[in-house]
Amino acid sequence: MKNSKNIKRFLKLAFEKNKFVASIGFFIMFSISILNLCIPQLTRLIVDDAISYRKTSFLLKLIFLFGVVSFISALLSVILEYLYSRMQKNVSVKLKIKLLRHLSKLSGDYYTNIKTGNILSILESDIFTLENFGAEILFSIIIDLITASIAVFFLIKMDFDLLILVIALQLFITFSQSKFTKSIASSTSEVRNSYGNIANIIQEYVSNIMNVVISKSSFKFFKRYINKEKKLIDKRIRLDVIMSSNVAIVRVLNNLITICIYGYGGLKIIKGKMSIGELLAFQQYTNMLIGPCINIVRSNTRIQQSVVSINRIFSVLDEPITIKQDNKGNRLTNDFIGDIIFDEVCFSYDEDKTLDNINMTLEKGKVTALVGSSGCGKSTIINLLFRLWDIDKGEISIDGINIKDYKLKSLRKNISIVTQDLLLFDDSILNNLTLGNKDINKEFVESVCKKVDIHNFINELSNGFNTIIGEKGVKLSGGQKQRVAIARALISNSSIVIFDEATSALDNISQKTITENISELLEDKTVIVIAHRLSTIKNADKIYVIDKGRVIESGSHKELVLNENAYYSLINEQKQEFALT
Ligand SMILES: Nc1ncnc2c1ncn2[C@@H]1O[C@H](COP(=O)(O)OP(=O)(O)OP(=O)(O)O)[C@@H](O)[C@H]1O
Repeated sequence: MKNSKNIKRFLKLAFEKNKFVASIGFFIMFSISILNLCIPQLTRLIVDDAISYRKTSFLLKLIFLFGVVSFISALLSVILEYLYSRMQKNVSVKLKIKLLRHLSKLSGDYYTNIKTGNILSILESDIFTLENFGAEILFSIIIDLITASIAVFFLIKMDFDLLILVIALQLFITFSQSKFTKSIASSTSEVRNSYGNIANIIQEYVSNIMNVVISKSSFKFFKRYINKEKKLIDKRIRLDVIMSSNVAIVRVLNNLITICIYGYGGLKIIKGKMSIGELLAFQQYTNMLIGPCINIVRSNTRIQQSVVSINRIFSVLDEPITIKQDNKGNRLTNDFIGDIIFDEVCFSYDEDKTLDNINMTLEKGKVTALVGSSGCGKSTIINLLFRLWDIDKGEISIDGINIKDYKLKSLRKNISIVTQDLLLFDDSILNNLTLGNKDINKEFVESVCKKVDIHNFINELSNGFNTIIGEKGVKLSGGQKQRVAIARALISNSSIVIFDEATSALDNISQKTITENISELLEDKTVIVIAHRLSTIKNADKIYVIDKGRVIESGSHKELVLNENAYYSLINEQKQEFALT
C-alpha cells in the first residue's frame, strides 16, 4: 500500500514537467521496436526470395532497406538516450533540491537526531538508483511486452510446434531468472550496505585527517576499515559467483533453444516443410521473445531496488514540519525594530524542564548578556529565538508580535549569530564574509574587516580577499576564524546580533579592541552576548544570570556586584581574570 502510494508520488514528481519529453521518448521506443521486428521479415525475403531465385536487383534493394532500417533504429536509440538522460538528470536534481529544502524546514529535534551518513546516502546512492527508474523502466516494460507479443504472433504463424518447444524452454529461463534475480537483489543490497559502512569510515578518516594524525588514532581507523573490507570481499565474491552462474545458465538454455530450432527446423527443411529463410526469421523472432521476457523479469529487481530508494527518499520528505507559521508566514520583518520579550517561557527538550518561567527584555540599541554555568540553558534561549524548537508555554515576542507570526525565513534572516562552532566554507574569504551576496558593498566589507582587525592579514595574503580558506577554514587560525565570523555577522546587517562565546579564541587585548571598534556598528541593534569570561560582558547594559533554566538575577554589572549574590560569586570565581582586565 505504502509502496504503491510512494511510487505514484514519485512518478507524478518525475513526469510533472516532463510529460512531453516522456511521450516523445515512448513514441521513439515504440518505433525502434517496430523497426526491429521488420528485420526477420527482411532476412526471410533476402534468403528465400532474393538469394534462392538469384534476383540481384531485388537483393540489392532488400540489403539497402536492411541498412536504412538499421541506421534509423540506431539513430533513434541515440536520440532516445539523450532525451532520457536529460529527463533523468532533471528529475534527480529536482529531488535533491526538494530534499535539501525540506531538511532546512525541519525542527531542532530532527537535526539533533539526524544521521548524516544516512541522509548523504539518500542524496547520492538512492537518487542515483532512481535515475534509471521512471520513464526508462516503465516504458521498456511496455515496449518489451509489445515486442514479445508481436514476436509470438509471427512465431505462431510460422511454426506452432517449434514455438511450443521454445516456450517450454523459455519458461525454464524465466523461472531460473526469477530465482537468480531475487538472490542477486538481496546480495546486491548487502554489498551496497557494506559499501555505505566503508564510505562512512573513509569519510570520517579523510575529513578529520589532521586530528587523526595528531591523536595517533589511524591504527583504530585501519582496524575498523580492514575488518569491513574483509566482510565486503566475501559478500562481493558471493555476488559475482551468483551473477556469473546466472549468465552461464541463461547461455546454456539459450543454446538449447538454438539447438532445438536448428535441429527440429533443420529436419523440417530437409522434409521440405520449411524454407531456410523462414528458419532464420524464426530464430530472430525467438530472440525477440526471449530478450524482452528476460528484461521484464530483471526489471522486477530494479523496480524492487527503486522502491526501497523511493521509500527512503519519502521518509525524509514526509518528515513533518513542526515549526509552523501561524499567519501562513505573511508577516515579514522588514520594519523590525528588534525589541525582544521572553514572557514566562517554559521549554523542555524531553521530560526534564530546560527553561522554567523565563522573563527577559532585550532592547534595541542595548547589549544584553546571558551568563551562568555550563548547561544552564543559555544556548537553548537562542535556539528558541531562532525557532529551531517551539516553546511549551509563555510567549516570545519581537516588537510586540509573537515570533510564530513572522515568516520563519524572514525572522531568521534578521538574526545573525557568531558561535564557537563556526561555519566556514571552502571558498574565498570574501564569499565567506558576504555569504556570496554580490550586492554587498566591498568598501563596507573592508571597513568591517578593519574594525575586527583582520584587514591587514587578508591584504597580506597572495590573493587577498579572493584567497580560498580551505575546508572549515583550515588555513586560518582560531582567532582569525572568529574574526571572519564576527565580520560576517556585522556585514549581514541584521537587527539582532548574537555573540555566543564569539571571542573565546581571542586574547583579552584583541577582544577589548574589537569590542570597542564594533560598538558603533552595533549601536542600533539588539545585541545578545553569551560568555563564560565575565570580564567580556561587564559593560553590557543588562546581565541575566541563569541557573538551571531560571533567571535568578538581573541588572547591570555594578548593580549585580553590589547585590553580592550569584553574579558576585561567579565574579569571585574569575577574580584573577578580572584583575588582569
Ligand atoms: N538538542 C538537545 N536535545 C536534548 N537536550 C539538549 C539539547 N541541547 C541541549 N540540551 C540540554 O539542555 C540543557 C541546556 O543546554 P544549553 O546548551 O542551553 O546550555 P548552555 O547554558 O548553553 O551550556 P554551555 O555554556 O555549556 O554552552 C543541557 O542540560 C543540555 O544537555
